[in-house]
Amino acid sequence: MFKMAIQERSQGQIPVIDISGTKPEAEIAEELVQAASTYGFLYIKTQGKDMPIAAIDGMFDISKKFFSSPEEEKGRCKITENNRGWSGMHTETLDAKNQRVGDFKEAMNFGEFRGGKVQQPLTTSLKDHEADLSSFHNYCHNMMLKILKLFSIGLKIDEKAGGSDWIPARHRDGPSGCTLRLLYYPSISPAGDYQPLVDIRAGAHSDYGSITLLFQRPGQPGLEIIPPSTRTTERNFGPTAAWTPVPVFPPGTELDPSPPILVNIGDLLSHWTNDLLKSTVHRVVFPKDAKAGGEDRYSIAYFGHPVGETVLEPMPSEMVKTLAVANGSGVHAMTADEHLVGRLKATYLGMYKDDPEKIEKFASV
Ligand SMILES: O=C(O)CCC(=O)C(=O)O
Ligand SMILES: [Fe+2]
Repeated sequence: MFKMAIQERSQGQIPVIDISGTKPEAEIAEELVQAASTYGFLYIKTQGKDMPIAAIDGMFDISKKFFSSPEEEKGRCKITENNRGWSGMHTETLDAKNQRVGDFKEAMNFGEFRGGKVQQPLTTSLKDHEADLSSFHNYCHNMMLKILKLFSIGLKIDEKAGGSDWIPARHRDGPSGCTLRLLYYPSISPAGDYQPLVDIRAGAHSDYGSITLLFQRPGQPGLEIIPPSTRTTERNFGPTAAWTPVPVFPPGTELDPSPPILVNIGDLLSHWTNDLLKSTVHRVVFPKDAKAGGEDRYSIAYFGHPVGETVLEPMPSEMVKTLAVANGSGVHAMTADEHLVGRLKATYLGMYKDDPEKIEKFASV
């Protein structure tokens, strides 16, 4: 009885996987595929090896400084049709079907860096930190490649076709939709416009790309997922879905110096693997009984995408091919850019409703 309770609990927990090299690669790769095909989410522990903790902390300091600057200043780098820049409160609507108002958040998206230089307008405060932003972008990009290598190993991609480099090779060298995003979810101010029955910090959605890395802060929870095992065919993302909180420090990591990094699978990689790896629906909510004076939440996401021109041809993996036969479909040949544009259109529909043609330009540039 006691044993069963433990087993049930551990079945419901998103696994924490150490990729710092303490175990053989093949074993870690298998754990990653197992977690991604069961939950679509996993925590990564790197013991500060792949990314210094100071770099993460520094990024959150830059984020705080940026979001606290005057609206007028942030407005100088407002988001444009290339998906780069600042979006203010209620601008983005991640769950357009169910939300009456846009997300209760602000965000700042950074696209490509060339030679350490960002290819978009920045505020003066961000310009001062361009080198830090660029190096953080690099850390994230390299961590993404490392994880994608492990997925290639775990999916047993044919050695003759490229083996462990098959997925990373399609994410290297070339313009892509890869985006570093700072997120700020304000606490509720007494004078603010918070409406408990309509407001949500980030509406239910799945991510669009290959994998997302997500950095959270101690004491600032709010992320929830619908575990794929509870997914219904009618895709119920509403309040009655099996929403499950994703803690900042999962059990066993409470004493770690920094929260583990969350990794989740996006729609593109799920599609590319015939739904073997799950793209899990998630959202960000206010803490229960939220009232004025609660905690702000800051998070940082790195959305990994393949190079835009990559054709999403079937993956040379028996594990993936078997599923194509099983569900009779298989991946459709489209490019990574075509896939991304379709998804961005839906999210920013409100913003560009007066100029639908602009949405066509949403893509990696
Ligand atoms: O802030 C978070 O925890 C999640 C953000 C997110 O899901 C997104 O921006 O896609
Ligand atoms: Fe997301």
